[in-house]
Amino acid sequence: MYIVTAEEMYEIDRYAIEHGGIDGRILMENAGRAIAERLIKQEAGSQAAAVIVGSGNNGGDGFVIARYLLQSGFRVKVYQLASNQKITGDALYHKQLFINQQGLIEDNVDAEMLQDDLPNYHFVVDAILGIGVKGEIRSSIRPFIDLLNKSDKKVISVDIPSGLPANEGIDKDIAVKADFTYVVESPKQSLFTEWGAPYYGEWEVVPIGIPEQAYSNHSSLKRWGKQAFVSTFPKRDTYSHKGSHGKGAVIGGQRTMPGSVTLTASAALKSGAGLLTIATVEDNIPIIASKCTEAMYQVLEDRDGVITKNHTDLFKAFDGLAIGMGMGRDEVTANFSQKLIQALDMPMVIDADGLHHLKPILNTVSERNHPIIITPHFGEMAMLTGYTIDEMKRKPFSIAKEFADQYQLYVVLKGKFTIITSPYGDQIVNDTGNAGLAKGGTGDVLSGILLAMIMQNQSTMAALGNACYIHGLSAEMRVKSGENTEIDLLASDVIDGLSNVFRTLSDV
Ligand SMILES: NC(=O)C1=CN([C@@H]2O[C@H](COP(=O)(O)OP(=O)(O)OC[C@H]3O[C@@H](n4cnc5c(N)ncnc54)[C@H](O)[C@@H]3O)[C@@H](O)[C@H]2O)[C@@H](O)CC1
Ligand SMILES: [K+]
Repeated sequence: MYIVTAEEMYEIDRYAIEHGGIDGRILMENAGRAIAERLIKQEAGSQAAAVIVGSGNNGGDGFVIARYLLQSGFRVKVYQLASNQKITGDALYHKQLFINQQGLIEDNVDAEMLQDDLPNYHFVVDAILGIGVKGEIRSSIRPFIDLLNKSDKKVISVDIPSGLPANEGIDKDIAVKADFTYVVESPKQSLFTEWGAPYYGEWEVVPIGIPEQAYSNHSSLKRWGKQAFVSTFPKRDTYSHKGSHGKGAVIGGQRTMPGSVTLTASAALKSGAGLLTIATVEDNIPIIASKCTEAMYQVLEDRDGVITKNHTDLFKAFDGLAIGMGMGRDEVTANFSQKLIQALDMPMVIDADGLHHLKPILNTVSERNHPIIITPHFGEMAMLTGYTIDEMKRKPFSIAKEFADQYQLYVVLKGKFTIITSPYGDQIVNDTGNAGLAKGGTGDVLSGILLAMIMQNQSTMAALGNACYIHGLSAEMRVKSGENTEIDLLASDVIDGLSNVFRTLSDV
């Protein structure tokens, strides 16, 4: 499923109209009808609805919805915030159809009047502003947004909660806090940002008949989901052997942090890696071996438990590496991982302390045959890029894209919405997961799953999308099944949950 900016949505609409020959009025009809059909089911117990419309095409969708609600027996009134002259084009066409069916419209509404009327309705449809909103919300509109946010009526927004920008990087002004949003055709970027998502409430995308080819060249951002996993995750060949599924190494774990590499290695094995070696300090090995019996070991030299060095040649024969978990930031350790990263051109996942080691040598890693995948959370990404965390949160998509392009890396920017970016500008969002994942160790688990996935036979973007998808899904399923709550979910539970995830996904 594609995710779009406002500009991309307009281009896609234009393409469908110009090349597909679809009339804009039909797209509006499709949008309004699809939303009304769902609303009629969703609000089956109610009898009365207020539809609040602005002067643009979002309001036009509102007129279509009002007509279908009226036809199916709802008591409906449209509250038109603008004067009659302001309603033009496709919206005017659909306004007229509503009038032809004896639909009631109150024009030039003032907020006090609407406030007095609201108790008469069971729910409110918000079609005031869509993706055409620009700049500060005008004073004529603000009181209505305020009113909806203060009222106890259920508010259902059309396309986007009115007032909320579609794109990242725009300062949010006042916006409707919807209970439910019917997103028209494609989710907009703000739905997958921490600042925007809470305004949408629950949401569903309604298709309006735009052909798939309208999206090519007009959107490079996709939401990863079950369908994407099922169509890209390779089936295990009956005649395969352990060498067919990747021989990986996890490099890290100074003496005070044996748990991190254990989690990464266990997660990699549980996600299908064929052979797994843990390279860590000697003292850690008995501790780790008691938890992860399937791994092999490579001793890293240490001084008082701090990793000092090893021969990079020892890691030449692997198919993929995960570096940095629990590794520590001592200068001598950093020198070792920098040497390793520079000497070996093979797929590698760099996480945690490894990201700090990587920073000074970023300029040296862009010319490679095999991908480097970095997995920062917002704080680590701020450290790498020099942006503040607030700036990162404001425009995570473009900052990740800029960084991936500059250093020719794959970036897995971890958060409530994990944004995966390729050096070529493609992006994927993963939104599986829950608050239980906000805990130490879950990042180590993700690195292990990523390592396993990049050693299977699938494209790098699919591997990264699939890894993030199952990591979050495991957390969700552990909580849904009652095995854990979001409070007691541990990183190791996420690993245990992978069996159920694979079983469920292979049944699809
Ligand atoms: N072909 C299309 O483009 C389709 C568009 N659709 C709907 O149309 C919407 C986009 O329509 P429009 O481009 O007409 O834009 P909108 O309806 O989102 O908004 C435009 C109106 O909002 C006003 N406005 C803009 N910024 C404002 C601000 N800061 N304060 C107060 N008022 C402001 C403008 O004066 C204009 O009247 C979508 O969100 C979707 O709901 C759907 O009908 C499907 C097809
Ligand atoms: K809206």
